[in-house]
Amino acid sequence: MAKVRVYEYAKQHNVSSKEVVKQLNDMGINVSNHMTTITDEEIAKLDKVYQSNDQTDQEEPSKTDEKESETIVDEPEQPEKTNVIKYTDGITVTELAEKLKKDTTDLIKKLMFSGVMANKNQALEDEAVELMCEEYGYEAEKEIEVEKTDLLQYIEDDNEAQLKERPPVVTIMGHVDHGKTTLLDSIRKTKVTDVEAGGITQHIGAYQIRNNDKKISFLDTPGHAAFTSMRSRGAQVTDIAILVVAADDGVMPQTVEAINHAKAAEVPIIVAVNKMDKEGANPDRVMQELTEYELVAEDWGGDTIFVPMSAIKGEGIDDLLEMILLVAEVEELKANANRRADGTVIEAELDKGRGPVASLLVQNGSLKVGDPIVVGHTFGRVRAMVNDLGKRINKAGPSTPVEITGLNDVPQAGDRFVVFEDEKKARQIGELRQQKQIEERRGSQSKVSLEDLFEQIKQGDIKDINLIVKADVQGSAEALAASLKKIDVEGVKVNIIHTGVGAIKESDIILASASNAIVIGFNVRPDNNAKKSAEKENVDVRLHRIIYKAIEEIEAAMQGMLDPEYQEKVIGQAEVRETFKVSKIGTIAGSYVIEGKITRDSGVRVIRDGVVIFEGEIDSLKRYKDDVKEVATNYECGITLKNFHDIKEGDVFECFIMEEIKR
Ligand SMILES: Nc1nc2c(ncn2[C@@H]2O[C@H](COP(=O)(O)OP(=O)(O)OP(=O)(O)O)[C@@H](O)[C@H]2O)c(=O)[nH]1
Repeated sequence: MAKVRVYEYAKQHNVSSKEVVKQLNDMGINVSNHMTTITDEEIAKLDKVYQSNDQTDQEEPSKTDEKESETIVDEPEQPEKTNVIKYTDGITVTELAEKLKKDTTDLIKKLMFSGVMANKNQALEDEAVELMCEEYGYEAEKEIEVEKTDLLQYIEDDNEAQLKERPPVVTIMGHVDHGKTTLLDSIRKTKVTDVEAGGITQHIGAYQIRNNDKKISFLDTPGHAAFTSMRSRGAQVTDIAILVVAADDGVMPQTVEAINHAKAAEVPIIVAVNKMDKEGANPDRVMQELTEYELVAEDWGGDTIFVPMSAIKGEGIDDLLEMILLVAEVEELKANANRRADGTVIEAELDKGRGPVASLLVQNGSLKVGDPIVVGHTFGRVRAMVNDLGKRINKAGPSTPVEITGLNDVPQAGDRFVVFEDEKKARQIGELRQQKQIEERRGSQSKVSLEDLFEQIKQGDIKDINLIVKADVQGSAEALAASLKKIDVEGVKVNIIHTGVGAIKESDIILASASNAIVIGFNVRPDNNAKKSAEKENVDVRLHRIIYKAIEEIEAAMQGMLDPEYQEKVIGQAEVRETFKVSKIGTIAGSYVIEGKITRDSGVRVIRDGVVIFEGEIDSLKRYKDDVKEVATNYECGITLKNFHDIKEGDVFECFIMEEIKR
């Protein structure tokens, strides 16, 4: 006769598996769980205990159940995957009955026996689900519902009627030394202290001022890198960007970067023409130069506001503030102060005494002390709250920066936060998000890459392709950008969101990550930080030496015809430490392998200050006097190149091979 498992016996006799296991163990029969098979002899012993139950038991196992048990019984004992019932939070009685292939009424009855009164639409607690699964011989396994971990769905809906004007949030950007910090300090000094006399300004990453009864919030970290790194985390905090341009210096590379970062985020720009007090100040030149970037002054027929000023002397600040409020009015910035708060982390740190401390910008609703809150992948209750003057407050409305304590861990700048109605829910979501973060760190995020571009276009996921072009000289960058813009495959447009000269920098990668862009380097290389960041952020960086190849590659990728066969692989880098001129041989580069290895048959590029100045082949590779095939990391060697002798100390040799791609 076929063997029977504990759960089958338990079911036939309408008792729980747990009880049968206990009973058997009490009888000195060693069984571990509900899946253990029991012998006829053991069944006979059990029958003595449960016989009476049988007589009152009206429930007969159905035909299909019998069949099921027959198929299982012949197999050796093992925890069967098919016996696992997966469920998610909030599963109802009906849903569980379906999974168990049982009648809902049977399940309700069973629940009642176990002391759980539930109707068919009622959500079950984890314990009840586990108990019922066990009763029917299954193992319950709770799954995390991915959609449930998305914080944005818990933001309270806005009631149109309750929307009221809110203060604008402003970021100050511009080239190095054009006066961003001076401007921030100057605004704070003139506006904060005269309103809140006696307050000690705290650095909490942002501050708020009052100008003729209207408030404005300023983010304290100037520069576009911080701005975009927040955006790359999905946070849009800034409503208005102030572009500071020194009147004596004009438009500089980082001015252009700042413009592109602001434009990519679709944030309106106000130009502050600073250092007007200086002798060489030439505001007309600034205006002229900015027309190239579609920032045309109103006097010149455009709609960009230019404010001449001197941050150091405090001149023009009132005008600037007035203009900010004007733009804010046009933008119709609104929020509802009468609902649960949501917003973004500006900065966060672990304080020795106070635990995790986070500066938050409330973007909508009002944040109150005691609120249960999920912040990024952390959660807690707002224990104490201070404003930018270090004053304790109990409530903070829209666009207000505050510093809070009470979180279980330190969140990251750019993380979103949402207030929940009850603490239990906040904890649950917070924990789910923590788990999800761990899982996500294992897998990689999906960013656009040339390899899957065609797929994404086909599926309609992509309508525009965003590119960032960096090149060795301005002319190449412009030429390449212009040609790339002309590519049009099936109506998919190429957007050049930024072009620049010089090595690919971390800020380029951050911009690419935030805008889902691909970076194209023409005769330039990413520096080390950029490399690391590209790897971390999964940004596709394509390096080229020939313009038409770069264009061809993008075009081919858009058509799904990217040549898949060979791919270049960098195998190592050597730094030139010394050079020797030898009349017949040319220049020998006394080098040190700083990464990977150098092989004699690899291709080589000479990189000087992040720019590729030569690409060719290695002529000879020597250790002392001997020719060698390869040299490993941390070893010195002598290298000569074919047809290139203009080698200088500090040059980097990048060695590469062509590798077949296995698909
Ligand atoms: N004459 C004059 N000098 C100014 C003015 N604004 C700033 N400066 C000076 O310019 C220099 C740079 O100013 P910062 O405010 O540090 O410039 P920044 O843009 O914040 O510079 P980074 O933080 O390096 O990006 C300082 O020496 C300031 O004193 C101004 O309106 N007039």
